[in-house]
Amino acid sequence: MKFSANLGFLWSELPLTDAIRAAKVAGFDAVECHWPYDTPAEDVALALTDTGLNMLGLNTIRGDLSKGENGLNALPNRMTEARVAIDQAIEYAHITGTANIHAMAGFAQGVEAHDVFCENLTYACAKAAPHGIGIVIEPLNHYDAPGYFLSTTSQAQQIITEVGAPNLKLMFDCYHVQLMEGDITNRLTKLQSIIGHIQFASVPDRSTPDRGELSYDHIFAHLKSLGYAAPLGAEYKPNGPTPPTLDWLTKYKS
Ligand SMILES: O=C(O)C(=O)[C@@H](O)CO
Ligand SMILES: [Mg+2]
Repeated sequence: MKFSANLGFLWSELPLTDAIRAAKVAGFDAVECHWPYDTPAEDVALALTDTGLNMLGLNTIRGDLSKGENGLNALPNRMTEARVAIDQAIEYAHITGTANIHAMAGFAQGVEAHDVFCENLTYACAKAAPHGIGIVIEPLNHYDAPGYFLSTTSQAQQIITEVGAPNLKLMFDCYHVQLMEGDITNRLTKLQSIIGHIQFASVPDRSTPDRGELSYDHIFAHLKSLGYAAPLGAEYKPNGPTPPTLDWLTKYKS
């Protein structure tokens, strides 16, 4: 199995460039991040070249943090800001060779939000495609993100079909999917053609994959049987330094 360190959570106390180097030393095959924009893209590109790691994903900005915003792309009347954020993410991804941009939907509900999200995704996909960059959308659970527009894989599937862009895919985060819908094994099988990236953490405490109500022995073996070979994103909260939490990595890499 191959694994990607999500540097939004792992080594999050380090500058992003140091975190990339730490992930390499620990044995990860790739990295991904949340919001890298405070670090110059050229510095991140250099750390990636030095380590030989690829950046698999980054997020569009959340918006006004003082108001608790969590993405702009499904917010009616915020299209101009949403598109500036998409352009910013594409430029950063282009410089760093990042594979996918997670277009964050935000807190919104209803038909208008759906339509705005689809329009912004159409824009993002068209602008990202010439650079070979993918756009992913990720259902978030209602415990951590109550009121978030995108909350289930079935809703994501409908949006992906409606937008109809070849570079629009699903970010399947096993942690969120288990909390909202369950049936992880069957969902991975059914949705494999639209999956752009997979993330994991224990459920319900979002910790290492060797605990909680999901068996990652089973899930990783199932992904292998499906022929899924891309790195899986370790997006769990280490609650302290990351290295002492990596027994699971040693186990699955050996
Ligand atoms: O929360 C998650 O899960 C993510 O993958 C983030 O990128 C979105 O906040
Ligand atoms: Mg996730």
